Amino acid sequence: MTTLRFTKGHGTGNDFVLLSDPDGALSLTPAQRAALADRRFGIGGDGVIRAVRSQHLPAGRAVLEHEPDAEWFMDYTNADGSLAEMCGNGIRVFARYLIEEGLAELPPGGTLPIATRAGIVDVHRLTAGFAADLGRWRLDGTEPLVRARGLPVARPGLGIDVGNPHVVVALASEEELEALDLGRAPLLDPEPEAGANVEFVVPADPLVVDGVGRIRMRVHERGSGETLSCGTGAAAAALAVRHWAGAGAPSAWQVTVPGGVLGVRMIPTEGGEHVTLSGPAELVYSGEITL
Ligand SMILES: N[C@@H](CCC[C@H](N)C(=O)O)C(=O)O
Repeated sequence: MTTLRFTKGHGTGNDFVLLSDPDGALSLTPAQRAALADRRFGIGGDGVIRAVRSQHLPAGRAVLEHEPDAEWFMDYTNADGSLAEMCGNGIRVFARYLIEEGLAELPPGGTLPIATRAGIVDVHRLTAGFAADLGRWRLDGTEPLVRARGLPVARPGLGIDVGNPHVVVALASEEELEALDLGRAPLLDPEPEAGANVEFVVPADPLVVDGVGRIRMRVHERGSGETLSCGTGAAAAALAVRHWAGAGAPSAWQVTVPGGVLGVRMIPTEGGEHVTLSGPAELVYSGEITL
């Protein structure tokens, strides 16, 4: 039997079980991770995040070759125990956790590079909350048809990669968004081989206020089901709506999700456009669990 110390945290209601494993000594099976995330028989969470020094994982060592300061690796798994490349809400909560555990220093205004399966992610500490540079994004070239319970007809989605895979679907009204039943995974045709997180979005009226675009979103996450928020999903949703809106659309977006509000910005860089995500990160409680 193994006793683990854990901390529970969330970003806009997207909640995580956080574990500290600096030396990479903890080997958790997907079933054990799913048991930790189980809301009835375990602690409960949309994902499990292990803090491990990058040098102890092959994916972490690959990041260290480009960014020797990325001491910490965010080892993220979904609620069903499956691996995911990135988590936009998770990385802010992870930064807060490293700071509170005394594993990293990040004063307001400072930047902490964190290694992930999607590569390096720079996290900036804001006066309240954090902003993460999710790096280059891309249209993945797919436009699958999406069927979901509560949606009368199939709608076209837009495939977007922001380090992990997303399909964004535009809905006509708030009523349509509310009528969705995301208790079952939406069906995608064709189904992406690696699966996808599916975001349903509705523009606010008016769409743009003071130069900031505004949308509402619900999400069904790969490996976790419907969640109150998805940070990478918010970024993908803002990118999709800007794409559909065409020239002149804003590069700053406010995305309202059931668990709160997230900020998304598109920032031109020499190497191509980056997308950043900002929002809160809270630690709620800590405890011990025996597996
Ligand atoms: N909730 C996360 C995304 C977590 C991973 C996702 N379910 C996947 O499998 O890609 C976020 O805030 O980005």
